[in-house]
Amino acid sequence: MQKCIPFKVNITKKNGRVKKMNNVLSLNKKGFALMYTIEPTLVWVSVIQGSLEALYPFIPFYFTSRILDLLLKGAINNQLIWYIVSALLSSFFVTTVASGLAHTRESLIYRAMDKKEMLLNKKIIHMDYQFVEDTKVQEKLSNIRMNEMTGGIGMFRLFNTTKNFVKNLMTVIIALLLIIPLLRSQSSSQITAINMDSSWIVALFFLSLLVYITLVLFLNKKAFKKYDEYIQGGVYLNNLVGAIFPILRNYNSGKEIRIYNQQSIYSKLFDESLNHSKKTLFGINYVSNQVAIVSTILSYLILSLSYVWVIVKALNGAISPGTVIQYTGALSLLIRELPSFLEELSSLINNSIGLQNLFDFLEMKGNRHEGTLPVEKRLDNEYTLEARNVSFKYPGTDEYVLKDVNITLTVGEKLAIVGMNGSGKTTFIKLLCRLYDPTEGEILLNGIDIRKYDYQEYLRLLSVVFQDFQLYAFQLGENVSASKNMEEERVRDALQKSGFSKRLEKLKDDLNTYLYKEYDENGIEISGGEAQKIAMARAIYKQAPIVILDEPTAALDPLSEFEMYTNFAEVTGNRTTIYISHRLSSCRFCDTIAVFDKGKIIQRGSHKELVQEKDGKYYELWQAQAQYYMKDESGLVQEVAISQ
Ligand SMILES: Nc1ncnc2c1ncn2[C@@H]1O[C@H](COP(=O)(O)OP(=O)(O)OP(=O)(O)O)[C@@H](O)[C@H]1O
Repeated sequence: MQKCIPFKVNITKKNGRVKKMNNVLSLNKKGFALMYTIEPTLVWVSVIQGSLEALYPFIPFYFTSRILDLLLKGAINNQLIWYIVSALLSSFFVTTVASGLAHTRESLIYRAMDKKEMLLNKKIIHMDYQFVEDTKVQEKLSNIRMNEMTGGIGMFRLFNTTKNFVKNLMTVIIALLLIIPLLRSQSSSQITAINMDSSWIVALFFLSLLVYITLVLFLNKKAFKKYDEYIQGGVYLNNLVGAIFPILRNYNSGKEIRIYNQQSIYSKLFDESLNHSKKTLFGINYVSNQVAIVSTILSYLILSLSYVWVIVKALNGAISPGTVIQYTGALSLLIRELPSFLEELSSLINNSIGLQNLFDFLEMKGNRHEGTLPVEKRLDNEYTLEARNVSFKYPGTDEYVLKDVNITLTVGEKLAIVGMNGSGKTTFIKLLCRLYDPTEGEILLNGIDIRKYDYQEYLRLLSVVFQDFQLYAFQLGENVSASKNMEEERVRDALQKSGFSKRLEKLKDDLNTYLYKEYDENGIEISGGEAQKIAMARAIYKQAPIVILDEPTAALDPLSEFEMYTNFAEVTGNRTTIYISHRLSSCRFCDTIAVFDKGKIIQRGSHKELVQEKDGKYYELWQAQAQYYMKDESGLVQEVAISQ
């Protein structure tokens, strides 16, 4: 029984190795296919340039050996002239074309890198939002970038090394083809005790090559393992520094960095990062040098023995004096290029780690795009939204952020959501937008689970202003229309409704004014409240039948806020509206108010009804704020100054 154990282990190990090799092959195949899709010309140029560069050093050996043999025979004839002309012309042709292709290849690599970067960016834009928020996904992306930047691993390596791989492979093939006659040649005499034609000598030659190949591959693998350890060690640091750099460059954060004297935190982090990369580069150089030294010593040893073999064969009369040049040339090229070939081969094998990361990322599948049902286009905007027994936990967490939420929004209804910080209000909005799907329960649009609808069509129903909305360094009109082709009148109308028209009048470039200064030095800086008005205008411009506003007045001054409430009915019209606010006085004009508490809806009703429930949460919240409000003559509730 005991004897069987090592046998079993071996089988598993062997299977594991075979599987790993298959994986390496399939990843490289996928990598080359992607390279061909991204930039097919680069593949062809690499193959042609590599083949020509391989051919180039053989031309003089091949022709010189023939020319020398003819000269030794005293044959000054047409064939001799033909060899000389061919040697010169072919060298000229190969060098010219290869160096021309070298420039083309360089620019093609830049283009391919740009296209690959676009591919990653497109993936980020289109992937499920939950992946964008997932730190593991961010780490994968950072890994891809770090691999490329530090060690040129991933597609970058394929783009760069394909030419060299082809060159080295072709060199080995041509060299082997050129030494075949040497292996088959027979001596007419024997000047040494050893028979130089014996198949043992040939076997010994190939055996030493095999040992050499195995050793170099093994050392390369070891070197790569070390290299990977260094990379993995740096991923966390790279993520941190990657997240911090944009903050440092952003002049807005410059204020806090100075006020709170945060420079020392960043300096420490930069020192750590520099130390790590110094250690990484030193470690990588150290192992690479070890490989280079061992393979050089071995290659010169084999080469010296090969020279002895060829010379003795020539002295034995097995080969002509001229072909000594061909054989020694071919052998020295074979042995000189073998380590490079093996290094390229190992680098392709090791590159599979980079490719694995890349394809894991590119092939990440979400479920957002599975729905195919078209959303019914209704001019009357008869869309009813219903959350039925909705519970939700963020991926990778154990705690329910929402629990058994049940609510129906009828057509044209204005729903306000209120509740303490962290009670799940924004999360509920994220579910309505399908940025996440409920862990349990379902959200229905006109009675059908929203997951069944075509996602893009479903999104067309929603206009959302998030609490942490973003504006971009594009033109004002582009920001509002979220497009390069804006409808000017609609943009103006939306800006007027959101309260931005007075500021617009002062803008020199009108709707073409750039926000911020990243793209245009004449770009304008906008205040928090102005930004909120533009974000609001973007939601109005979309004219979607369902409007969701998460704290839309948080940054507005009292007058702008008042203006916004006055325009609220006009802005939202007969659209179904969800409105989140901490300012309860602003929720009174909504038909229904839902009170969220620890992920549950604990109260629901109109403002009038809820303030009657004296032991309810809404009453408690209202009381806490009521001291800041009073009714004016018209009965409207207004904010008042607090007197000490
Ligand atoms: N991406 C996330 N991953 C894990 N937990 C999250 C994530 N986003 C939010 N949470 C947690 O979910 C809970 C609810 O957050 P949510 O933003 O929905 O609250 P909220 O009611 O909108 O709060 P506020 O009034 O402060 O805006 C919080 O405890 C928050 O920490």
